[in-house]
Amino acid sequence: MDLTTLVPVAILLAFVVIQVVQRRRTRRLSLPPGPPADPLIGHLRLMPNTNDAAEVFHGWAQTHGDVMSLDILGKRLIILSSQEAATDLLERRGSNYADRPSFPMYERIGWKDALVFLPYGPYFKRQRKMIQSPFEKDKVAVYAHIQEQEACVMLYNFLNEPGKMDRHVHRYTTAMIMEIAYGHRILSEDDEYLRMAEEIIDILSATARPSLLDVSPIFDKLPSWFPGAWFIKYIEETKPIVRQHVQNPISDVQRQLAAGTAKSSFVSHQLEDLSREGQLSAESRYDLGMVAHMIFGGGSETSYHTIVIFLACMLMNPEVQRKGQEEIDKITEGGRLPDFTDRDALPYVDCIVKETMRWHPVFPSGLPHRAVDDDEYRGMRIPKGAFIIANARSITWDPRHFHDPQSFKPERFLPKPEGAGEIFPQGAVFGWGRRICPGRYLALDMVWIAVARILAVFDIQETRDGAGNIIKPNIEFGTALTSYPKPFPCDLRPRSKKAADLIKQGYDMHMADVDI
Ligand code: HEM
Repeated sequence: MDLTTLVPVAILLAFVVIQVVQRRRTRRLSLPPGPPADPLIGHLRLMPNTNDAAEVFHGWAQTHGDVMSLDILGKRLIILSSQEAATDLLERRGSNYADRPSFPMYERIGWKDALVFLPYGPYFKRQRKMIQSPFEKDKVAVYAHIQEQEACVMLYNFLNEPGKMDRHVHRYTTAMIMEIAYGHRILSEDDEYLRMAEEIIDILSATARPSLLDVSPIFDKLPSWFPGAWFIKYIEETKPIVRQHVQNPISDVQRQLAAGTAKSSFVSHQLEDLSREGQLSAESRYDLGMVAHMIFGGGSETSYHTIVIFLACMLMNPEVQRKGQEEIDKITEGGRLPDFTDRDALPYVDCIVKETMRWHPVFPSGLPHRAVDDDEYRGMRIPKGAFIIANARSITWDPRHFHDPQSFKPERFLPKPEGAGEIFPQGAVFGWGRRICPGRYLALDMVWIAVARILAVFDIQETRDGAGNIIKPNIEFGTALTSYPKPFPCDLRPRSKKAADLIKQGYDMHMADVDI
């Protein structure tokens, strides 16, 4: 063997030896600490339900530290409870933690190829590239007019039907996402796309409940009459619905493109690109369907719940509401609605958005990642295949980074000396490393315009009973895939006659181009 062959072979051998030694060493290390476990079933008995998980993990972290480990019937969960640990692993060593665990129920009803559930690999990268580019920071401004328009519709709906606050916010985020993704404008309450969004919410909340499939995939062979096998029938019934929701909007846009009536949208652009490059096939059309469905799946519920959390926060913190309104009034003088061009002049409103997201992240325990390979961290072993949970609740309540963390204080994000100069916990809100939310800039815009416009024209107040007594709202949270406030009484009252006129004018202006 001559020198030119020997050197690369030696390097390769050395690399293999180092890997083997490292792996053996890592295997000898102990796992991160955790609460005492039962034999065989590990921490199964201790596991909190999805509603309480983030807070229970946060409590455990006070005793066991910011890197904990749990064993659920042989599955290893690593809970990261600090910004530092989450950044070290999920960002600095991102390639080892970009994988996802499997979600058996979601996969079986038809979301196996949905980006958010995909394992890390070439197929993931292909889908991720498709969604990432159109929603980059400097590109999302093209959606501003859709957001301003739909915000006007939401304000108008609040004015006309104040008792249906929740529904109007849901319609706002759904309408916006459907127009951005498919160019479809929602104009009526019985719109097919709105119905589709409602069906997806029902599916998400039904499938959030644990099933035997979480224990082992072999249970999907059970007969549907078997006790506890409710999911067999549910999967069978739900699969065709999910398939339709993925495929039908793509067919609609294809038909519109052929007829020359398609509106500019994520899907219309992608279909045109694929056709131009000769890449339009059943496979690429399927992938596009999945990615577009993820814009809806990722963007609608999350933003909807964030805006409802904002309303709850305003109800509980009237002085913050007043400060936000004062800042807006100084810019608009009450004579117009704020728009995106005002954003730089409204730093406190920006902080209200950030504080809403920090105070109650819609994924309080994040979305799990999975370790691709064995790893060593602070002298502890992170085993290959472990589920990695960055507990957003602990990170956003960390008193080392946020003073008085459980209070709602937007000024914490203002630079010193006006504020505390604290840093927005982007990871806890939008995720980490290679799986970070690709829609985060759009999300911040969608929530910002809603917040700015609601504050400009409405007072968010407690309701009163028949005798005129204030009804103190009790804000409770529920969790499906995302966490949301359960319905609470809230009175949205126009701040003045002028404010009500602005709402009507905004609505008329945005409906002027609609052919009915
Ligand atoms: C307030 C609104 C939003 C919040 C709080 C939010 C938060 C998150 C979080 C925490 C993740 C998981 C990241 C991780 O695994 O580390 C995620 C993933 C994702 N989000 Fe968002 N998101 C929002 C809006 C949006 C929007 C508007 C879109 C649409 C463009 C979107 C699309 C997605 C997708 C496709 C994923 C999966 C990414 C992957 O697995 O690689 N999200 N989001």
